[in-house]
Amino acid sequence: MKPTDADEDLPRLVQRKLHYSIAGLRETWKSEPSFRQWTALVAASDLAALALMDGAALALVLVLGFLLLAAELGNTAIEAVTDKASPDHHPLAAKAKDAASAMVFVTFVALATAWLALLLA
Ligand SMILES: Nc1ncnc2c1ncn2[C@@H]1O[C@H](COP(=O)(O)OP(=O)(O)OP(=O)(O)O)[C@@H](O)[C@H]1O
Repeated sequence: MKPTDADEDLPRLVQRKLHYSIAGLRETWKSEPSFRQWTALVAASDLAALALMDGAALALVLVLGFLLLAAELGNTAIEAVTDKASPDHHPLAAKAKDAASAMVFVTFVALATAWLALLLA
């Protein structure tokens, strides 16, 4: 029988969850060009922020970069489930995928807004 979270001690539970998360990162990196592109953009943003900023401004840019990548991972998950549930064209599938795409866009706008505000300040 598959162990439940409650059956496991904390270090083992963390290790198992970490294993799934790393598998998700590796698979998304391999299969999704857009994840690789966003990662390159976030890496450039992080390097520029490390060179130009410190303190709260630096933290804001780094955190928004992580959020952008998290949104792209969520977008990938929603696309995969949608393709499995609705291989044929359907308005609800379009709604799910368009909203997931908008989630990534909104986090990108947040990062761009932070950069703009910090550069103009
Ligand atoms: N099964 C479907 N039913 C209806 N519309 C769909 C369906 N699959 C995709 N679409 C439409 O096509 C758009 C692009 O979907 P697709 O799965 O090609 O994403 P993508 O362009 O590969 O995204 P990403 O670059 O983030 O991986 C969706 O946002 C949606 O509007």
